[in-house]
Amino acid sequence: MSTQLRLDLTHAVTDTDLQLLQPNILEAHELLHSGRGAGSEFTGWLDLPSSFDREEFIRIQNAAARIRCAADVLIVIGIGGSYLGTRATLELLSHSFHNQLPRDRRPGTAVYFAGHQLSPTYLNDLIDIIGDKDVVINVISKSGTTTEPAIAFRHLRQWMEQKYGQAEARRRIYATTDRARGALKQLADDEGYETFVVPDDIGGRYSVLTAVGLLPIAAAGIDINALMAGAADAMNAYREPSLASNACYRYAAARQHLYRQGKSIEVLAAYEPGTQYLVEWWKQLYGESEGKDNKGLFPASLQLTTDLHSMGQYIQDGLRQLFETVLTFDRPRRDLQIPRVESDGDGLNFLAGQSMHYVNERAMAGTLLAHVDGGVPNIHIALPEPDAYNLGHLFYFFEKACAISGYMLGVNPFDQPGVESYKKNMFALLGKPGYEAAKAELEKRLQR
Ligand SMILES: O=P(O)(O)OC[C@H]1O[C@](O)(CO)[C@@H](O)[C@@H]1O
Repeated sequence: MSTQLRLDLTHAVTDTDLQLLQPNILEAHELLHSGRGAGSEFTGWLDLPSSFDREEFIRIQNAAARIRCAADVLIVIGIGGSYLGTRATLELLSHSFHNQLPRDRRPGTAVYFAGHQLSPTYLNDLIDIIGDKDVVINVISKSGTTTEPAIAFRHLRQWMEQKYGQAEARRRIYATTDRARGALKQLADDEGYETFVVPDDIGGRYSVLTAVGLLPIAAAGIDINALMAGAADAMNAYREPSLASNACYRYAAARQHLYRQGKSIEVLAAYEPGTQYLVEWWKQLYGESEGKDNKGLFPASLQLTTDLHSMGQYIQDGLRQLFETVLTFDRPRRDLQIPRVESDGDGLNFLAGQSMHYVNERAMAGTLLAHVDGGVPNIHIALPEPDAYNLGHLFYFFEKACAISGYMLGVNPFDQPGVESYKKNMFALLGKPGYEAAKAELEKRLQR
């Protein structure tokens, strides 16, 4: 298969303006590929599509096959990069109602998520849903100490042990975590869970193509060979630092150009509801990578045409601090023809016989131009169809563009020091030993 991602910058930046950024691109490329850039110890994702551990890949496929046999439901416990790539893939590539389909009409296990917030209501409701089902858990945490998944896992592990007994529960729990260190690795070794690795040199938000994403994605019945093949083709397609030939770098450069023009928000807009979590994955990738040192585009999103009826007014007419990146697919996973009706009360018979995809595409084209006319520059990324190969390609495209963008911005695209602040305050307010002074100080501020 060959690369068919198309990037259109007609409504974002002129060729002349883009070319002015070629020296910055060269510099960012050199930082990334030489390993001399900030955070270079976390660039294992760069050649992952060719260097990934084949033995573990086979173990993933075998475990996924066992999960598909043994379980009606797989619960993926994780937060941020430990769940968003999986959810993005399942929502884009699976039937919109995958979990509700009868077992013989879906290619893999139903998948539910936990540990991505602290809601007791959600966890209680999830336990209601899985009550009479056969369940397998994949707990995913690189650090092993993230509060949200750790609390969910405490509950669900207890639930599994009550339902199956300790020995069978152990066989039904898979842990994806650090190769050698951390609380989850320790627990998995003590309990004898089968473990998979989050490589040392890959941060959470770049980890979808490791066991973090691959195990649950394969368990849901999605072709992970195709996903990796798409990523490998992207890796080969985006090697050269020339803006003329490298669409991934052109995207990074266009974003940087718009940022320098004063834009502060990039809105990723897509016209298929299955992209909702792909966009969430993208938001973590760009938000955690670029939003630091008081810099960075704010990554926002729109689900269209849905949000045209809620956010459309602002995008068209509000403060002009944003630009839009539109993601489309030439063909939908499924299409439908518009029926003719006798009465034609809604006046839509002129569309009878047209495909719904055609209407969606025309809505996209019209919206794009309206937004451009309203002062919102537009970047358009198009892919042939939502399948595993194209998604693997897109994951890699966004990851590499993000790293290059971060270096162009002058930040370390691979750390996330800002995330610690909320954790410190939360632990202090919860009374974690060692946080006594901070607790008193914070409580005084809350009483004011
Ligand atoms: O896999 P872990 O260590 O639980 O981390 C989950 C997420 O938390 C963060 O470390 C910070 O929020 C993210 O970067 C990461 O994706």
